[in-house]
Amino acid sequence: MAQAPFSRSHHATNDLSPKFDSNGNLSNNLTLTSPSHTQVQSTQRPKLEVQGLSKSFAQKGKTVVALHNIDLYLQPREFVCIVGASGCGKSTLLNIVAGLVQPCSGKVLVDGEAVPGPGADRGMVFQSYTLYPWLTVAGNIAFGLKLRRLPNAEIKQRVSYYLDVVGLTKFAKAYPKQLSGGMKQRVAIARAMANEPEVLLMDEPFGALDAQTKEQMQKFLLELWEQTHTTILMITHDLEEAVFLSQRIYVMSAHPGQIKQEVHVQLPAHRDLEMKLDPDFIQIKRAIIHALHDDH
Ligand SMILES: Nc1ncnc2c1ncn2[C@@H]1O[C@H](COP(=O)(O)OP(=O)(O)OP(=O)(O)O)[C@@H](O)[C@H]1O
Repeated sequence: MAQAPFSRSHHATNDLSPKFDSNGNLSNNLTLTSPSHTQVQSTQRPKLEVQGLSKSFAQKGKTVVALHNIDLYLQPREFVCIVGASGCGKSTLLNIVAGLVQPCSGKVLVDGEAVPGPGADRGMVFQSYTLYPWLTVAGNIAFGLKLRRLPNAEIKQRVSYYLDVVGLTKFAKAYPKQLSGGMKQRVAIARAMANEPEVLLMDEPFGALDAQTKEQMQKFLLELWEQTHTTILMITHDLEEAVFLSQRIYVMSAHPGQIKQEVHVQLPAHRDLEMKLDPDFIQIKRAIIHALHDDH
């Protein structure tokens, strides 16, 4: 993969291995914490913070509380996943962080500053392919950069760099309809990353892909994250995907949508697909399943 000309400073990751007691239960090394403990515990300023976020919708004359008093944070360069049952408010939460939906109360901060709406500091990748069909791959990646009126030379340099990063240089002049699902998502990721966001927000980015392509994309995303030092907040239904990719996982409960538990995934920082078969990996996945099924 190419060296990032725009990459940010690297922050070391915690690569402690999980420890289990004699019954196979997680001991304190894989920390499961209740919402009251989700405040920032480090002296480092978080890259992203969500404070006291609540959101209700009017539905058929009734009020549906989609999110209630959500607090979360991401440290710089952290990869964090949010999991939870369908309808628990994951997409609403991500859309509020992206500035696409206004909360009823609470705020979103990037580098300590409250953000009032959408901004180039938060890049978004959706599950459905949101590429512009009339633009080439290169044109799609350049789109946001042109909107921001970046100098042409810089646009060219970034497009070329991110085409290389996602391994699609040969497809620069292809149109979305000529690409596979995985390739389309790589373009969507390149397009979001070309803006050099402070945080990359991903809503089920691999949800529409077949199992094999999905695994390739997980590996690709992990390599990309290792190379570019991007801070990533991702929603997924796939618990294995969450454990494989992230350093922390927020488990949400529904009605109303709340953060129920925070799981620190203390697996080695550098991971390969084989790790999914590792007993430690499976144990962490099991802990999340229990957290999801425990309604109390
Ligand atoms: N624009 C809207 N108007 C009314 N209700 C909404 C709106 N958006 C979301 N909701 C409601 O808010 C709740 C949370 O929805 P949301 O889509 O955020 O959940 P989710 O966890 O992302 O679900 P899924 O995993 O199925 O995508 C649901 O009850 C949903 O019906």
